[in-house]
Amino acid sequence: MPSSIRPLVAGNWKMNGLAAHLSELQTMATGFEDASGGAAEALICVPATLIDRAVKSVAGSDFAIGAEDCHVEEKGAHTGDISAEMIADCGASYVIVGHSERRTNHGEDDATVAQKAKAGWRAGLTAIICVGETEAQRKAGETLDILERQIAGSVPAEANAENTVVAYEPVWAIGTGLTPTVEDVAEAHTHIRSRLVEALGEAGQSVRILYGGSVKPANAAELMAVQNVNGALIGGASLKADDFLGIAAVYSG
Ligand SMILES: O=C[C@H](O)COP(=O)(O)O
Repeated sequence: MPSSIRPLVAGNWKMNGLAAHLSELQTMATGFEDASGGAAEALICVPATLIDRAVKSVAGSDFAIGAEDCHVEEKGAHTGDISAEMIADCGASYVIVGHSERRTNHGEDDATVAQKAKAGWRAGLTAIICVGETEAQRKAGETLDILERQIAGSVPAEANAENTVVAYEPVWAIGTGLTPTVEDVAEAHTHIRSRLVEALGEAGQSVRILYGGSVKPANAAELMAVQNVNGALIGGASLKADDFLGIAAVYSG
């Protein structure tokens, strides 16, 4: 991992958050630079209903706002869906694609995820492409094969450090309080790094690879210290400013 990679501390609010929750976001935006010692970038991905107001809430700070999904098309007869252009129009700069909850609950496959990443790029967004094995796949010893297949199918060939972030999220670690060992995280991230370099050439060296799955202030230091872990994708702990800033503090030195 080139040491020049700037870590990204990213939150994913999932289907949580009403307008009243924006005060928490403002606290995060105000406190992030101090908490991280200026050594990391910050992002919160919010439900579509909050994107516009979240962008306004953090105006004047370096705090980025993202969406949690997008449709592959720019516009059209897709009731209830939201295009990447609509997300960008609200002032967001990132979009998560291929989160395991989308893959499972909405049947999204690798090809769809790759199309969504390209849709995000089309609108000028950075795509956070999620990959990760299920508990059954891990128990069957298939983790590295699954990651290889997901990287090959979900990360388009034009990906680079500016337009793409990859997030490794073991499905069984999401929202469970369970985390892989640091050795397992190192093995998965090293594998993802080598697959990215194989697929993208030199560009694959500097694409950020986030770890996600039950990241909390108490375990963030050891997880974020693992080689090829370039930040975190945080679910539950991104809903509270104290927790989010507590995780950011691992970068303060
Ligand atoms: O996108 C975030 C992840 O699914 C992790 O969620 P969690 O931190 O609640 O386990």
